[in-house]
Amino acid sequence: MPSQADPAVSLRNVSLVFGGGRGLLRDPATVQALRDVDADIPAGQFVTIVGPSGCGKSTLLRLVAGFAEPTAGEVLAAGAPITGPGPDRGIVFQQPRLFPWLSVRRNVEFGLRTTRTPRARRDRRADELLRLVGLADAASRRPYELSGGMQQRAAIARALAPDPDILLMDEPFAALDALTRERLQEELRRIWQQTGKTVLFVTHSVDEAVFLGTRVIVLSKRPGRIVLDRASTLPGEDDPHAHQDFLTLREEIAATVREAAA
Ligand SMILES: Nc1ncnc2c1ncn2[C@@H]1O[C@H](COP(=O)(O)OP(=O)(O)OP(=O)(O)O)[C@@H](O)[C@H]1O
Repeated sequence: MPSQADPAVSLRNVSLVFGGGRGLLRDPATVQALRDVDADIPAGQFVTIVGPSGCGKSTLLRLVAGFAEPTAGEVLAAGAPITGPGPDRGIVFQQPRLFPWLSVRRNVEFGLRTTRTPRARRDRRADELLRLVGLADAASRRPYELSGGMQQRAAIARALAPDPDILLMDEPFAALDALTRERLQEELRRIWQQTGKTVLFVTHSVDEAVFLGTRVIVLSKRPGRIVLDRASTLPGEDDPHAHQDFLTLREEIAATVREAAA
């Protein structure tokens, strides 16, 4: 039975082998994506996950999303085994994946249509979230009328619509230009502070991982396992980028990722 004391997410000795099969059906072309990943993530943490390309970062998020099952070990949300996707977990991908024929408001409230929420309440919720992500003026526009950064804001609002406890983000800012990316990083930090969600955020950027995370996890090259799991408590300044603690931590994480990739 889940309780308040349970971590938002528990990864218990999680391993995943693609194309495993059993006995005579065993596929020779197996890929071990993850090995013995073990971590508890308390509610409200902002965890960033970095590591070499192909080390299993997206696979780890897919397990928590409920899109895949571990070959060994357990993945739990609030103490209960994850058996599939659920409204307690919202997802933001690298591409916004908005429905082009729907307005921004309709895209955001789409996730609530399967619930029994009345239309007026769904609209109110969508507008509230569009305000939160700074898109109040774009509610009636179509996705193709928005910049890439605005589309990604809409995708964040859509993921938040069912009020999930956990937000899973797979390189959500990787396709954006540098200035938009910085702006959205700051906005995401503010949104996280305002909503108190548990966030798991995959990125290739060490800078982004250290700036956003209250905890940074580094995975080794494939099969991914945790080689560093570090609190990232930066001074509560508006821009910690120039602060010595930020620079020291960024260098430590970058060195670990370089070693992990070797
Ligand atoms: N459905 C699948 N079937 C077989 N192999 C897969 C599948 N999904 C992922 N893989 C393999 O598992 C490994 C981990 O992939 P994953 O996408 O999780 O890595 P990643 O760290 O997110 O990569 P990147 O940083 O390049 O996005 C890779 O070798 C990939 O080719």
